[in-house]
Amino acid sequence: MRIDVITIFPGYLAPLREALLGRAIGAGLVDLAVHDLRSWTRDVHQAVDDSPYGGGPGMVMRPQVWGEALDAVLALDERPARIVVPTPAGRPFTQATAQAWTGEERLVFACGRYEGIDQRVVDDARRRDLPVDEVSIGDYVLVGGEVAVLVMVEAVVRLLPGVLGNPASAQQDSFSDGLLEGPAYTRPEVWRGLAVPEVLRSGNHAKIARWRRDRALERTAQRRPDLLAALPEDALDDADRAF
Ligand SMILES: Nc1cc(-c2ccc3ccn(Cc4ccccn4)c3c2)[nH]n1
Repeated sequence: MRIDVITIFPGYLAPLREALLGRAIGAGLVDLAVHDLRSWTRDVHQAVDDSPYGGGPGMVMRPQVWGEALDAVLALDERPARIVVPTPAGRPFTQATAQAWTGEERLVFACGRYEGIDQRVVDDARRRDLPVDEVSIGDYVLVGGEVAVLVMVEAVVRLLPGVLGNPASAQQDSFSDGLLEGPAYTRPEVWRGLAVPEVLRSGNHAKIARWRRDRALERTAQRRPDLLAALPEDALDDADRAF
């Protein structure tokens, strides 16, 4: 997978080259290119923003610069790309989104700042039949799209084959079965007077699996009843319902 990020703060994306993601890049599982939007400005001030039509606070990012930047970046590689625009007004980015994007050959992220990017940039891309997703990573407002891109790239890349040492952990993610993950424990057996639940040391794998499922159901009911309500009819078996 090739990933391009266009931003006025390229340094914000440096963490993508660290640790697990850095190793995925080093292993050739992902190609990452970060582009400074100001490379496509033509004025001496390298202006990327202007006042909003209709008035209101803040500034809006100019369409001309973004149009030229996206055209140029898309032209760098012939692989078909999905354009992703982080915005507080976007459709929710979920684990399902991350899973779906693992099938893309290329993702091009457009990081806005100020109050966002002139809507015509997205409209123009869509009318040229380019796939464009306007997505939100949560119901809070950031200062720009870069942090959202860090989140989304990590969520997607970790699902790519060969990235995680143990692929099973991606399969057993929270959300992958629609439930939150339950509590996890490791040595020592007792820490500050707190013991690891007995069942986890029993070696009885059926009992352990049941206990873990019950803790996941319990935690999901307590913290995310919306996820429980959204489960498909056949997702819970009789033992689950008894819980
Ligand atoms: N889930 C999300 C995504 C964002 C996000 C993404 C991109 C941009 C570009 C600019 N801003 C600031 C801003 C502030 C006020 C209204 C609009 N945008 C962004 C915020 N915040 N929360």
